[in-house]
Amino acid sequence: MAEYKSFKNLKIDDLGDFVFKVSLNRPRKYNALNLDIWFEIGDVFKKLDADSNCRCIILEGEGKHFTTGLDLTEVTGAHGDEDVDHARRGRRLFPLIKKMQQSFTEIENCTKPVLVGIHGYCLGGGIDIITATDVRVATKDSIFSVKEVDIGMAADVGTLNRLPKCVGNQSWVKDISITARHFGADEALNFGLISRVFSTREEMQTELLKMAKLICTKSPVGVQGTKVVLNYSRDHTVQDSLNYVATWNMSQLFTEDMMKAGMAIMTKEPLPPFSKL
Ligand SMILES: CC/C=C\C=C\CC(=O)SCCNC(=O)CCNC(=O)[C@H](O)C(C)(C)COP(=O)(O)OP(=O)(O)OC[C@H]1O[C@@H](n2cnc3c(N)ncnc32)[C@H](O)[C@@H]1OP(=O)(O)O
Repeated sequence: MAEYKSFKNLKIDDLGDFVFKVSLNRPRKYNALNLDIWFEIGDVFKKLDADSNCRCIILEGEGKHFTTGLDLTEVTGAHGDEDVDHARRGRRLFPLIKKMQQSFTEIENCTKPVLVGIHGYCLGGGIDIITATDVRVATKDSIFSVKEVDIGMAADVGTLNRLPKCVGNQSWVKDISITARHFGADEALNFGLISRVFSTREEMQTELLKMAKLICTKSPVGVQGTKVVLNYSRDHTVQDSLNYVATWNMSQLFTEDMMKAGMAIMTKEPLPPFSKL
């Protein structure tokens, strides 16, 4: 755990049984995303991906809200660089945007399933984050907004790229992205952005932990392979993804996990523990 103590804006908890919790931890600022927390998010998901003691991650926000998005105090007056023309300014901005994108892409690239529990506000950058996760649930008081238009920009760190793949209704995607209007948990559920709504945060936390623990009892070869292949399928043709899974399973079939799991089913015994991966 020592390696997780260095994060200043994130709280990392080892909840046991291979479950880790990552909490955005700037509650007094409603978990507004300054650049420090932004890059810590990328770092922690890279670390957890490599950590064989972790098989599933719960992501939450400390305090009253999940996050109110980009820390606006960091952008006010940030056009800076007045000494150079817009071409030169742009060349400096490009790598920053790419780095910010990459940080949330680490959530998607992490082979361990990431379950996000949303409560209160989930604005702007918050939608960038949650669309990179695997399972999204929320409390009934949650308020969502693809807020970027309201601050005069097109969302550029994932929402416009991933949201259309998370939900089936492209009219709704454009509605919420262009109007930046607030919408609640019931609407998010209705259109498939989230998969469950809970009355209270406590209930949500209990259920997320239960789901995470269930996932962690399963073969990590099976679980992580499933995430990797589903992510690949989302971005490729059926034929390409059939080839991909065949190639993936050339090295991932007939493992000790498969033998143990198959034996447990045949003998109607509980699943045995699986080796670390
Ligand atoms: C390259 C670009 C990449 C990414 C871009 C992402 C774009 C976005 O994320 S767009 C979304 C930006 N966020 C917002 O527009 C929300 C701003 N906040 C608010 O409108 C309000 O805080 C509120 C969410 C409506 C809540 O209002 P209220 O309940 O009255 O609380 P406050 O007193 O306003 O807030 C408490 C405290 O938190 C600070 N804070 C909240 N959100 C932010 C934020 N996004 N950035 C910076 N600071 C924030 C607020 O200033 C207060 O701090 P104090 O020190 O107590 O004053």
